[in-house]
Amino acid sequence: MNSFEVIGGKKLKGEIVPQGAKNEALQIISAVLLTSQKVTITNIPDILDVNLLIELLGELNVKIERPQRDTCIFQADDVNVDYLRSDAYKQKSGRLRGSVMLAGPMLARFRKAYIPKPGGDKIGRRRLDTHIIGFEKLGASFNYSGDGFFELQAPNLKGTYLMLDEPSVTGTANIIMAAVMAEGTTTIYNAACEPYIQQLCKMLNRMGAKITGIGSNLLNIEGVQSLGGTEHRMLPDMIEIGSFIGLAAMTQSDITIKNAGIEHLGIIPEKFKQLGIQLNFKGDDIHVPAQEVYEIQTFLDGGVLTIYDHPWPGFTPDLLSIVLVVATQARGSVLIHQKMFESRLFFVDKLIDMGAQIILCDPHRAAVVGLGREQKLRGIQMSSPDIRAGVSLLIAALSADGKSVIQNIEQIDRGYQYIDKRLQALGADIKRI
Ligand SMILES: CC(=O)N[C@H]1[C@@H](OP(=O)(O)OP(=O)(O)OC[C@H]2O[C@@H](n3ccc(=O)[nH]c3=O)[C@H](O)[C@@H]2O)O[C@H](CO)[C@@H](O)[C@@H]1O
Ligand SMILES: C=C(OP(=O)(O)O)C(=O)O
Repeated sequence: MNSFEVIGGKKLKGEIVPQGAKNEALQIISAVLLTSQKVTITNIPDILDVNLLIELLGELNVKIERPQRDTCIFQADDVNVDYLRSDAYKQKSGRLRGSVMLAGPMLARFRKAYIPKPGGDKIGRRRLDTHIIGFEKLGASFNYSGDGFFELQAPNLKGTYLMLDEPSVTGTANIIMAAVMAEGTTTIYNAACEPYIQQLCKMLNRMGAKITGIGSNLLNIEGVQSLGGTEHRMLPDMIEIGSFIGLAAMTQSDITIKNAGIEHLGIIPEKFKQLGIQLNFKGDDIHVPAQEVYEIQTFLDGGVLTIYDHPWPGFTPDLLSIVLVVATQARGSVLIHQKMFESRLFFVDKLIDMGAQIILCDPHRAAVVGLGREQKLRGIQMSSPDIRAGVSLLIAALSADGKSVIQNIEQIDRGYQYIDKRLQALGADIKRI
């Protein structure tokens, strides 16, 4: 198990380019199974989860050329469907959440799919009901073997009207991919509509699918006979961008985030501005100037600000841990309300050990009383519980007095490409030990 050793307190400076989006990559790379023709994908992040999914495709006998580290050409013209029943698949796919999205394309193209218990962050219950019920409504039948393994059969997928129980992101992606080659028309209401789902739909349309309503929560999909090849480029990773904004504010650094894809960031910049962080937009770059103090806004009536997650276009739950850590050095107070996941806030114990003033009200809510830089956090030894808490602890460590050691950094490597090297380039004192 690797660790990061960080000597905190250094102000950083420079430019950083966000990686291609992790959660988009997991959808897009799954979609290559929908055609026997070549699909070229660029701006692929070089991170554990995405590399694992690419390996899984290779083991399914998909041909993969990697002319550059960030580019893959996939061709799924001789897929070994039986691999999905193997123990090797069960084990490997259990290491990431994204593997669940192989099911939709497999059903669409090969009429069967196997879903083992997916991996990903242990951040509370993560049910698959939306996926399975969606497949069932399209005509699939399933067998549940009791150990988290679903076997799905769909000799004949038929378009229908689906009202999703919740706008699950991977659930929506899965159902879209199952429906593109179903007979007739599928309507999905209460669909997730974040930029990565939009990207998936646009790519599928380029492959020959007929999807309308892209960007809304009401999608209409007219089934087609087959799909063809295409090229696709991943958007910049909005969670990484939010993490870099938080990093700059917390460490009083002057950082420019290059080519940030600002039009796809939705409400994210606004939430950081509510914490008092200054953001300058220059073309598609975001400049975060070094700020002595940032002050949390109140609501219009003077009430304490609450920041909470909500399906897109609401604020993503994946940035709440970052917002929380940044608030610890702000002037003012904020209530962080993590509505979607019940086990994502426990990492605040470590921030409290570092000297932050936080009251964990219950598993979903934490009140942060900002220190306003009157007192620095102290470096400590800690372990990264999940990907975003891990980066939040890293940001805390970079701002703290003295040395911190962060263990279990595989969690961070799941989603942040070469993070130690990229931070070193900004002047951070961080090393992998
Ligand atoms: C690989 C991938 O893309 N992972 C992302 C995806 O996971 P994933 O697709 O697994 O997450 P879901 O959208 O299914 O839902 C996440 C959790 O939120 C709950 N929920 C969801 C919608 C809702 O309206 N109310 C509600 O409470 C669900 O019950 C579940 O516990 O979306 C999550 C929510 O943006 C992100 O945190 C994950 O990073
Ligand atoms: C929760 C996340 O990832 P996953 O769904 O892959 O566990 C995340 O990216 O913050």
